[in-house]
Amino acid sequence: MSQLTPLMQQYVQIKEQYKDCILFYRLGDFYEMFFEDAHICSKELEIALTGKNIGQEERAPMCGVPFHAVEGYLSKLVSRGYRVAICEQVEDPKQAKGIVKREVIRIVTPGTNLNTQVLDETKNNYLMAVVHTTNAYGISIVDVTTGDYYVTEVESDRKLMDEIFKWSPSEIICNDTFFVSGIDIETLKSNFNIALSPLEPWYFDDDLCVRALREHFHVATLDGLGLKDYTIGVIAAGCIMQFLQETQKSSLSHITKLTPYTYEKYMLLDSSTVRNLELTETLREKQKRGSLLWVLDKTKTAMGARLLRSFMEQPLIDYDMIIQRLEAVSELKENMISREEIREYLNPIYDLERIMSKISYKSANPRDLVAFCSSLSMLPHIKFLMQNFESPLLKEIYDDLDPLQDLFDLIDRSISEEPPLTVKEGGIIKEGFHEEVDRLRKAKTEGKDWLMDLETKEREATGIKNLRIRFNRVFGYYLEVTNSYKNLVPDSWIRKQTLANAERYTTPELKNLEDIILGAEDKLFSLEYNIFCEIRDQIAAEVKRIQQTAKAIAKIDVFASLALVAEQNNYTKPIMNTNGSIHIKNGRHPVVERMISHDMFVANDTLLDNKNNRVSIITGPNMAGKSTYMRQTALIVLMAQIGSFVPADAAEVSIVDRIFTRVGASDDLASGQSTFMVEMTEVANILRNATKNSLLILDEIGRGTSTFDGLSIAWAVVEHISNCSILGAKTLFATHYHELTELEGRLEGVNNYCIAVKEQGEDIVFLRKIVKGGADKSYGIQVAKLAGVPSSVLKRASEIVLELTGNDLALKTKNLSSPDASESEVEFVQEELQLDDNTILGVHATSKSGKGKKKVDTNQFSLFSLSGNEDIISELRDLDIARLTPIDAINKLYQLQKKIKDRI
Ligand SMILES: Nc1ncnc2c1ncn2[C@@H]1O[C@H](COP(=O)(O)OP(=O)(O)OP(=O)(O)O)[C@@H](O)[C@H]1O
Repeated sequence: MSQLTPLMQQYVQIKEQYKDCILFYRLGDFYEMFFEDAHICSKELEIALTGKNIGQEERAPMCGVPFHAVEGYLSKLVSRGYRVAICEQVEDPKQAKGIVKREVIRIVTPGTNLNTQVLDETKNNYLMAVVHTTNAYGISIVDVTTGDYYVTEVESDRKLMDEIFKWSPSEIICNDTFFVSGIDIETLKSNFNIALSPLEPWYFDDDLCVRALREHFHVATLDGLGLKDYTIGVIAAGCIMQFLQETQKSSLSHITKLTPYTYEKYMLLDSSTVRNLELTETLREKQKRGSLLWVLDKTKTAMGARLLRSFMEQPLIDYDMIIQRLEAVSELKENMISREEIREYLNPIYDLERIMSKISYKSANPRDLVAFCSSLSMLPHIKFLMQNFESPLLKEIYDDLDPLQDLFDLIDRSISEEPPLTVKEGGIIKEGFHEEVDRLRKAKTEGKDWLMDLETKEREATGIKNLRIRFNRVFGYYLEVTNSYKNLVPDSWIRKQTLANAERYTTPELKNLEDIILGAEDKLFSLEYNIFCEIRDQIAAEVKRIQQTAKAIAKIDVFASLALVAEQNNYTKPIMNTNGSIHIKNGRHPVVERMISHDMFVANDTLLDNKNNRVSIITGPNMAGKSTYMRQTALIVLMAQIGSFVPADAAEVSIVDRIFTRVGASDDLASGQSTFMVEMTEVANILRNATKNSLLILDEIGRGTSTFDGLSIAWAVVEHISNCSILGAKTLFATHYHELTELEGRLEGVNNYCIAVKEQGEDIVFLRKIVKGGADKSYGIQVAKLAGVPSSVLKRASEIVLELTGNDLALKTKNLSSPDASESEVEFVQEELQLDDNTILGVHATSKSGKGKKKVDTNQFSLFSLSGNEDIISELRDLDIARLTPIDAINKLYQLQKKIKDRI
């Protein structure tokens, strides 16, 4: 160490304290990185790796970035999961005796990035702390760019995952045992792109955590915050507070409150539901366009956009709160003129929350204050326009909206309208605000007049016609004489610099003027900076008022946006109830209707309740619109619980506690799970966590495995869900297993629906209309034809389907032999049919207690094509199937079917 230069000794000492960070070490106009940090930065930032003489024989690897461009580099490193410690010079190099003092002033981590240029302004940037104990998790979340700070506790891994998905933090700080909890760490890191930072044990020390919170909020106990000392939630919140104090090393005064919440207060949306319903981004492209947020978001401010997103991620379950939101939207929908005027005034408002954080952090520059001030100028207009609103929520917003006139006046009087970019340049303070600033400015301008007088005087005295007084940062003011006039320079002039074609001089008089002008300038700049800092601190002291107003602006923005969307898209106000019934008249899918050409969307009704309409079994060909229909129902319910109007002619919506979806086939290769495994995990989760107040959207359960197993699982799932003493949740269940339509009439509350199609010759036309009853055919081959599958393949498929439909009988028989159906209820019938020039032997199994004689069609029969299978058919004919037990019948039929299949 002693061989190192003093500068490097200082570097090594500081780096020692920040081993887990990349150290950005300020040297003049650069941040420099050394040793291993230099290797990482050169690779990640694609900057040249050089070396620096450090007093030892070998040079140290080094690279650097200019200070004015640091934010971009920082964000790049942080987004890749690195932590960066910013080490600044904390004394004026001119005053320093020896090495300039340096300190780490901030540590930037993914969850504490403040760079508004790289953060998405419509999303919060959350840091989450998770404290794991044997049977529960404490969770706390903070957004340092806005000051939002929350705390809760959950008791299971799945609920923790739901919270993680809901908040989508960019970083999680946690204790060691989190890594041995039931959480799949790899999935968390890779699928959610979250940086995981385990912290040292002291961050979780009960006493330190409680003390950090008490001191920050200036309270003797945490009761006042609605918290109990020493709970795991408090430990999580305290851990965040200590982490911020360690990393931010500056005022956290914009974190003004800690809000406890319980997940039961909101509708719970698990991660697959948020994805499947495409609430904030599309399933495949991960884009906002095509999501519900894309349709609903007409907000004008970043604060509004963030609030709307959080409304969508946390729909309400409290009846009164939903009604209040709906009333606010309704009033703004009716008052179109005021609403649009309000929106005009919202338009130029900057992100008050994030500017406020910069002000608290003392990183706001004069231009931020000007943006802040111009935003404040809109507030009185908005308040004025809101004065006659009557709905309780709008009145509350009106009361909360403080026009902050005093702060507007302060900035308006003091800060120039077009201030310089950096705080160290002059020109920040307006003329007339501060006497001393005006006086120094005058001295500076007068000094410039004196310079001009001196230039004229010397030009006349010497006869140097092109004599000029000029300035540069190194030499200050000088007289410049071109070579052709050099012989006219008086002896008394002192030479400062020789150039190729000119010489530069000074005189005692010029030196004197220079001292006056530069002295005035130095004083002026530092005075202006000090005044600016005072003004910034004065604003920072009003943080609570500003945050309250920012939230009020966000709310009015969201409600005005929802009102506009309701008007533009012809939405209707839902009638909320708690009696369990969801009755939608001519409902539409809010996104699909916007994606297809105008007025082409076919509206459909939905009827679900807790009695006779608990489960709708929906059949229909592929592409008919089953998924669209089911998702639209879920979205309408969700929109209503956000407080939005809904795409329907009329809608009665009973509040649901959760919406669960199992839609489409998706596999989770990252965690090594197959499509079917993912499907079953989701089904298991739904069956375990749904209540009778939940809404379930199940699309093709069981299709990921063999037909028999799939159908059996689907069948059992419907039995489980529809049974009131087990679950009894309202469910839309789309399936290609036509056998499930058998359940109507057998199970209470189960009804069949299908999406109608019309046959036109060999083709089908999708009518998109949901009608009562089960679909009679699956039309798979016709849909394949629509998709352009070659005709030779289609023809062959038609032949095969004929051979294979024998499966149906076995399936049906298996179903009928479920516990509900005793053997005696099963009846087999043999019939001979003529189908497409083929003579077919049909074996039909039915339930005696079913609803009378079934329609004879290809789906109801086990079919055996005669041509080429005469031997098997005669074997079948000899079989007196009606005498066999169902199990023997199945086995026999299986054998025969297998023989036929083997010949295909
Ligand atoms: N009500 C409707 N009005 C107009 N177009 C619709 C309607 N419903 C669905 N569509 C259109 O039909 C397409 C297919 O619908 P959807 O994916 O819901 O069919 P599906 O029956 O679930 O098909 P599959 O069984 O193959 O999954 C949608 O992308 C949409 O463009």
